[in-house]
Amino acid sequence: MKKQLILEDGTIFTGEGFGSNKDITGEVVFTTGMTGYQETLSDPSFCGQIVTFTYPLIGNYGINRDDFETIQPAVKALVVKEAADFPSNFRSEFSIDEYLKMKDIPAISGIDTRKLTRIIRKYGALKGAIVSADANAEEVVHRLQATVLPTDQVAQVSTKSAYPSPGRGFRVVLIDFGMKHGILRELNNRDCDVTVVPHDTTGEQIMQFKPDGIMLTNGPGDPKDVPYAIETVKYLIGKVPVFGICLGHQLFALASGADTFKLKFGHRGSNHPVKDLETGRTALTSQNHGYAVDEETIKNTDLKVTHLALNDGTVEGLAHKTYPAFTVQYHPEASPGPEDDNILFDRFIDMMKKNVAKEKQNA
Ligand SMILES: NC(=O)CC[C@H](N)C(=O)O
Repeated sequence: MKKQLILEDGTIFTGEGFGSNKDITGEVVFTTGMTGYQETLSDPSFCGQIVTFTYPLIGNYGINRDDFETIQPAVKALVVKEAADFPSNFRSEFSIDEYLKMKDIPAISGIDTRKLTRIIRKYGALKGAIVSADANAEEVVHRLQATVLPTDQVAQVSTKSAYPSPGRGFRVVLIDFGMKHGILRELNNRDCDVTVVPHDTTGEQIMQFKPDGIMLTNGPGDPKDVPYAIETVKYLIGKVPVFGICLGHQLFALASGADTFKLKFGHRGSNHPVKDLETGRTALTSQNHGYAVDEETIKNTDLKVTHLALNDGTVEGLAHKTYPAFTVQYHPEASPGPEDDNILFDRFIDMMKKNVAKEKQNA
């Protein structure tokens, strides 16, 4: 069935609809990962976004039961050059079309994704809509220009109530702002006894779990849309070791008095080079973010910059100068993408080990 992808600047693409047939509106972004579309489409940080894949063939190894980053994908829609109708892989259970129909997520194929990506790179992420072929494009453009995109995405994707993910090691409270399961998996692999709590859990409630460490997860939207979470992080810094990823990193920066800003078109893909300023080593990393920490504003805080993006020089990692707390803008849990910096989870375990030993000594 013919469909249109319409951008707020008036650009119209026509293509073939697949997945759900419904009309949607969202923020159009692009990701450059060559594989890992299943992890990408199930990453809750894409909540509210229309994701364009720059890799030209999507769906060729199907959808399997192992690679989900969440059970209920929150992505608004997918845009591809070509969708594979007949996946071929021993793990495949559904075609991408079947899966998107099941989850009521629309998609459009046959799009010149190179042209679309160039528009986004030039003008920045844009609002867009996928509508039927007979929709009045002019009306859609006017509607898009007047649309204010929602700001409550974290509440949409976070868990509604706390739950345990047991282990026999360190007790970690993980604040779920829209967690990719890869983060929980890495902690459980290291035998952590994890309690996953909702995004609006207060610092006092978290400390009642007597955690050895706090994990701040990734999540969708602007970090300034969750001011209560910034307060929670502020309360926790210095009380217990903290490790933050992506949105968690941005909240850590805001809680410490630094600022964040919106990047023009974001970093989304699985081969973003990041330099560790302490070791001088460069890692290839998986990334998905539209905001970044403003480096200038770090100067007035108790934080130091530990990592930088080599593509555009933006901040990719922070550490507290006094307390055991560090964060990264990229995804050390990968999924999809390289596992070069998986070692950061071991650093967090080490941090908790040292802190527990210190507290025992002081007791
Ligand atoms: N993956 C994330 O946590 C992204 C953080 C934030 N939503 C951003 O786009 O920058």
